[in-house]
Amino acid sequence: MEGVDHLAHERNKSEFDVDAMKIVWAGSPHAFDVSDRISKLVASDPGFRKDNRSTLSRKELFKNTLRKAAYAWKTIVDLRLSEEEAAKLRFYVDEPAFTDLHWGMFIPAIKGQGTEEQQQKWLPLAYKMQIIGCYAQTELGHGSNVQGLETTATFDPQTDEFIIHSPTLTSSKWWPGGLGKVATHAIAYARLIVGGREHGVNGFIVQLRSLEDHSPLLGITVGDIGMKFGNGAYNTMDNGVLRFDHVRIPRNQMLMRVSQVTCEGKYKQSDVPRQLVYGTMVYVRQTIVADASCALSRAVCIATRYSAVRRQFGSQNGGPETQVIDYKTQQSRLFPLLASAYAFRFIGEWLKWLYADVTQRLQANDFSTLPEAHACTAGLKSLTTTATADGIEECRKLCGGHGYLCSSGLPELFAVYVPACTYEGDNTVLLLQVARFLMKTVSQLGSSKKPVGTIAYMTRVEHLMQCRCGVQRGFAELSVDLVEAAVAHCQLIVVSKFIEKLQQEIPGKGVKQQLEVLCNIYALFLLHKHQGDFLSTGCITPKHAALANDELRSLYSQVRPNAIALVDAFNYTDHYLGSILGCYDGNVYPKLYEAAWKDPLNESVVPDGYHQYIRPLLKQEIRTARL
Ligand SMILES: CCCCCCCCCCCCCCCCCCCCC/C=C/C(=O)SCCNC(=O)CCNC(=O)[C@H](O)C(C)(C)COP(=O)(O)OP(=O)(O)OC[C@H]1O[C@@H](n2cnc3c(N)ncnc32)[C@H](O)[C@@H]1OP(=O)(O)O
Ligand SMILES: Cc1cc2nc3c(=O)[nH]c(=O)nc-3n(C[C@H](O)[C@H](O)[C@H](O)COP(=O)(O)OP(=O)(O)OC[C@H]3O[C@@H](n4cnc5c(N)ncnc54)[C@H](O)[C@@H]3O)c2cc1C
Repeated sequence: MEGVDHLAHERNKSEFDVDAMKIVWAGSPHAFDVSDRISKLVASDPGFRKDNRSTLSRKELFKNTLRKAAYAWKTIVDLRLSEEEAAKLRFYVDEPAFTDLHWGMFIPAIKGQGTEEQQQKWLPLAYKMQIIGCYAQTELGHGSNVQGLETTATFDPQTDEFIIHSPTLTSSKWWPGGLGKVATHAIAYARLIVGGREHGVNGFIVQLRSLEDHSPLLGITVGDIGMKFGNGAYNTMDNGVLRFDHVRIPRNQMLMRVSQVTCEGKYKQSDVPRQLVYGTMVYVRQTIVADASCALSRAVCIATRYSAVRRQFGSQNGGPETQVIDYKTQQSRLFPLLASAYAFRFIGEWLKWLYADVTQRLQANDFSTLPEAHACTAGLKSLTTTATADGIEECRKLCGGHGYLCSSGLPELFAVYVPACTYEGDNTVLLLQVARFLMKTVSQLGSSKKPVGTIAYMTRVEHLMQCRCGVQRGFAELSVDLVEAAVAHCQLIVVSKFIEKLQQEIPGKGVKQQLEVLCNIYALFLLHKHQGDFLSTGCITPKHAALANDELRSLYSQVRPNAIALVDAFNYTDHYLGSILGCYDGNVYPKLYEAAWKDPLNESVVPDGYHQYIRPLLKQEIRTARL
């Protein structure tokens, strides 16, 4: 029945203060207040409804996204929301849109790679959304290999301009979000050519469309690249294709914090690492780690609540069947994902600190932690997105057949989330960057340069020094093993930062104890999953492995009575979850049944096409094959 909490019996089992855990999950009382307030604002505003997305055509879907983005922006302006509140609004609006790339990449690129003068000119226009930007780096022929990009930017000293050109089909910009139909400007990455000499890939601000009638400017060919994975999903985003035909831009539209070109045509490289040109990607990678905990926690919330509602088998003397959450197999699949959601939350908090710290150091021209920041953002982006994409799919399977319904919210969540394993850097390519960083560290063992920070533990691998000459053997030849080592390195960071989190003051009855259980589940599940490696390297004995497995089972039993409360702590509204299986009151079956009849296919009892195709079949009016 409506209004009845079908999960009340589960909530009454909780052994900790859920409200205190909500604060831990949000990060602070202030962050919880903002998040709670904005999530309810979005959930209560029909302008942000999203339950009809799967029934819209691509053009209807996209127009609806434009409407929502404009409505969100109006809400932000009318309510005078802060940037923190606006970011939360965008999060709870929960729809990939051009604004993500405008705010998440175009503006950060100007802030990170533009000079003070360029920032003063372009940022006010961007903040007021008087221009809409995108980040145009990837091309049809190159994405991972940035140094392989083919778009050219040739300096013309006669006119003090750059000529931006797409020399080949494969140099067409391909994938940039917001580019296809909306962006008026792009940060376009191109090979800088001055006086016939190449100077690597740099960023250029290029206007694409008229600010009067939105038509593409002279020399610009631009459009959408077409439908993507899933029906609704990421098709709310206009990922685009863009070609330049000798487009001229003023010299001062090359982002010049890293490199400069003077009006005399002299190329200068600042005394900052060239890799700062990649800075925007590093920024987004650290936001993606925080996003991973959000996406995974959402799927886990749905699967946990439904696992407590669903009963199957085990009825004794006509009594109720067994809740599937009580099956050890269900717990062994679900609870490590619950632990991962919390682990990724805390590693996301730490990575945000690391990124802020490296940014502050860069302002003082201290580049000492840039390599570690690159390795951590690349590796943790790879690890958390792979685990989250796999975890969302596992949550769908944990919900049985009903997990495959759009009304479960899981298919759409998966379809929207999975490109995170590719964008902002293919996950394997990024792990190879971590492997390169680890190998460079090994090569420096024994020198005066001592490993610190997240690689400090490597001083304890002195034995690698003896075989150092061995590890010089082809990096490519060893890349599969090196990628595994990179994952292990990142997992060590995740576990270490979870443990560090538990050493902080954590208020609330039973809260720290619950987090300790989740931390131990995360670590022991890894040990169980990779026990072959631990055993073959002599890190543990078979007895240790058996003890670990026993402890893991015990920990699952400790989590069981608190599972619903642990997902309640995410404080997600039913609107944001978008899932009948995950609804707060657990009143699943009536809602599933009601939702079915709302499908457009049920608008008529007799389906379109019956008279044309089915009736002739049934009436044998079509000659039947000899069966
Ligand atoms: C609704 C309305 C609301 C409106 C209001 C809202 C208000 C606020 C809202 C805020 C919203 C924010 C939302 C944010 C959401 C964002 C969503 C994002 C969606 C996804 C979009 C996707 C974008 C993209 O995909 S962009 C393109 C990404 N592409 C890549 O990642 C390419 C990957 N490849 C590379 O990075 C390079 O090619 C690389 C590193 C693989 C190789 O580079 P290389 O130049 O060849 O270098 P290499 O020789 O390997 O190494 C040399 C040297 O350099 C070091 N190195 C490499 N990279 C870096 C780096 N990045 N930083 C530092 N150092 C680096 C490397 O380690 C080597 O060092 P040494 O070994 O010491 O020599
Ligand atoms: C939804 C979505 C949104 C995007 N938004 C943007 C955007 O806004 N702006 C933008 O510029 N780009 C964007 N991209 C593009 C994205 O950044 C690239 O697709 C991504 O960087 C991967 O590059 P690629 O497509 O060239 O993959 P490839 O590198 O071609 O990968 C193909 C395969 O080759 C493997 N591989 C490649 N190099 C190596 C190597 N050295 N060693 C071993 N294996 C290797 C990869 O692991 C992968 O398995 C977006 C992509 C998607 C899917």
